Amino acid sequence: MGADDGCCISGVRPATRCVFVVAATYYEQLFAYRGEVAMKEDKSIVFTQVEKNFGQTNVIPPMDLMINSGERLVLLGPSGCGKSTLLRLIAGLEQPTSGMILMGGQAMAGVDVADRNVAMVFQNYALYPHMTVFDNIAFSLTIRKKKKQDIREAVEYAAGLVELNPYLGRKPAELSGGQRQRVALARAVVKQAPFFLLDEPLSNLDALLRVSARNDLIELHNRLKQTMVYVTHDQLEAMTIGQRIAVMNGGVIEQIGTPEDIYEKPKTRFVATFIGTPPMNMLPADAFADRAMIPGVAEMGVRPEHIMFKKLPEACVLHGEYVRKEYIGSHYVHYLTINGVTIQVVAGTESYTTGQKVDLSIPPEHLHFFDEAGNRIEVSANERHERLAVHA
Ligand SMILES: Nc1ncnc2c1ncn2[C@@H]1O[C@H](COP(=O)(O)OP(=O)(O)OP(=O)(O)O)[C@@H](O)[C@H]1O
Repeated sequence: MGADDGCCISGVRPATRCVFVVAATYYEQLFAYRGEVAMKEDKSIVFTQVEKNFGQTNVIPPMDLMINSGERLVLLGPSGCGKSTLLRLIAGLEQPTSGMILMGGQAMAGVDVADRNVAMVFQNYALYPHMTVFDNIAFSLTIRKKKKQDIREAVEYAAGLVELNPYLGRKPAELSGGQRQRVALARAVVKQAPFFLLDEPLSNLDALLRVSARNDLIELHNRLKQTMVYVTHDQLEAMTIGQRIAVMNGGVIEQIGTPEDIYEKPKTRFVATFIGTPPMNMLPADAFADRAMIPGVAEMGVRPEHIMFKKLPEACVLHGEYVRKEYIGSHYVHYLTINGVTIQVVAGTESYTTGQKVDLSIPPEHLHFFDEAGNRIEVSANERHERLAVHA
């Protein structure tokens, strides 16, 4: 899909912006008064030793995962790490090679996609090419044999929210990428499903629209309380949408936790360096040359905003060589080298020149420690202070 598709929706921003919020009201009006909301109580999704192979290739090694009823969980990871496969397993579009998936307490083995009670928005929209926009949006209601008049009302309302009413008679091939994405959103919104699965649904929207659509999506979820599983490789999207984030790498969930847990206490080197812009700086274990190393520590991590240009008392001290700075509006990103390793420091303006020797301080509590295998090591405040800090 084209990266420029966002431009084709510039004329419909206000309506699209409030789609999720209004959709919630719409849901309440259309279904609640008919007594049809009756969302299932248990909307949890449980993976027990779920494994997925494609032929000889193991894409997801045996995985245990508990997605709580009604939570917003984001699957985050680099391209090819298995996020979409995991989502497709929940949707029933793929079958596990082994293991068991429970949804709402029921085993899903042999349960068809249509019977899983999921609403889906996929990156490639997965629209039915032979159907009109109207029929695509109406599909879930048609197969549930809703009354024709109710279907028409529901479709026209949802289409109105995303300004698709003029296109109801068209086929997907006659729409732009952004318009197709809006059909996919409208189609998910009309479906009253306890499980809401989204695979990079905002990828075709421009940057501004993404932010507001994100907020509206959260608003929608707060009202409807479906179990939402949202796939993205955009960490900012993950941090803002996820109540919990599962960070994936090579088919494995390396860490699952709140955005704060993931940012402040990364369990592995991979998580530490994947989350954060600029990313966490990694320093060799002997970076504080004149101080003792901590046994078992192979690398130390420090976030760019936790390195200070001023000399702090009782801090860890680095001797760097200044390279250059970048202005990014709210602050500067400064580049320095420490024994040949480039680090980034987020700070205000600093008037150093290229090649200048600079002393930097890091409060010991802001250091992260990793072993040879890249796993986090906990080091007590006392030990950090005693071994690494420069004492006055
Ligand atoms: N049907 C398939 N047959 C064979 N291999 C597949 C199939 N579907 C996915 N894969 C492989 O499984 C791995 C995980 O793919 P998946 O689409 O789940 O990753 P992803 O994290 O969602 O990536 P992206 O962010 O690029 O969409 C990839 O190496 C991919 O090539």
